[in-house]
Amino acid sequence: MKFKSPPVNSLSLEFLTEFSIGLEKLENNRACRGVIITSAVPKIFSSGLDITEMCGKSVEHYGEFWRAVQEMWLRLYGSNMVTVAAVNGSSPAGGCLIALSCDYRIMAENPKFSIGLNEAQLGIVAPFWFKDTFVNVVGHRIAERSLQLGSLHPAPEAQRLGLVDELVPEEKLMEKAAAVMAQWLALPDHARQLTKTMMRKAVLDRLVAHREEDIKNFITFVSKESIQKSLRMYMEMLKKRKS
Ligand SMILES: CC/C=C\C/C=C\CCC/C=C/CC(=O)SCCNC(=O)CCNC(=O)[C@H](O)C(C)(C)COP(=O)(O)OP(=O)(O)OC[C@H]1O[C@@H](n2cnc3c(N)ncnc32)[C@H](O)[C@@H]1OP(=O)(O)O
Repeated sequence: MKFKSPPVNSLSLEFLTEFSIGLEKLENNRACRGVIITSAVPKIFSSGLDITEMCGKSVEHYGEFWRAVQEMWLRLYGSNMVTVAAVNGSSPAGGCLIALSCDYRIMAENPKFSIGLNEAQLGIVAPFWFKDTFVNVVGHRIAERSLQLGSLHPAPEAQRLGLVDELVPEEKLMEKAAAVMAQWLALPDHARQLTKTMMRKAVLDRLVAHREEDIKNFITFVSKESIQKSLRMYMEMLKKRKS
């Protein structure tokens, strides 16, 4: 799957819905046993959740948007397929969540590309299931420090922390992703799938059990004037940085 929503592959409601439907179709296709996720936008894997979806909208819209974010994660993290992220650009916040939800992460070895859960820098808080996914990849201590500081890690640091599994030159990224996919697909599906479920079930079940409460929390949180102000200021900062 190649993300192609310029300029930055931000995860809008439309993008998330299309991504989830795409994953569902592949999941239901018995001929498809694995998926490599990458980007067709130069230098950007995904800029994370589309901030405009969380600014100045109705309560109904926030609810619909958050349900779509949850749905995407439940499908990807809970997928029976082998999932490999070929991270060919920067990947903050929700973009990082997509990579973390895959079975294996390969990143282009460009120190200008960074990845991490930087929510704290925006004055917002990564939800518990973002945190759980992060902890399952890098461990509690690294996740705690990185989350509190809202760190975006340049590619070499991300590899040192275990946030990505390996770095390769950009031109070799897809070749390497295909080799990793072949290695994982060499195992019998049922054994690999049951093992994956065993490792991920508790974290998936936690969101399923608290899904409606999580939506309510998101709506309450994002509707606060202080949070709206932080998000507006962040968007302004992004635009100013450009000019
Ligand atoms: C108790 C708590 C309970 C509940 C809490 C629940 C929930 C709260 C948590 C919600 C979780 C949120 C997770 C997220 O994903 S938030 C999004 C975080 N993303 C970022 O911080 C990335 C911001 N973008 C960048 O850093 C750069 O754009 C990037 C490095 C990706 C690319 O840089 P480049 O220089 O190539 O492009 P830009 O000129 O910066 O951007 C081009 C245009 O795109 C716009 N843009 C960028 N990112 C976003 C985005 N995420 N959403 C919307 N729009 C985005 C940018 O403004 C530019 O627009 P124009 O100026 O061209 O109009």
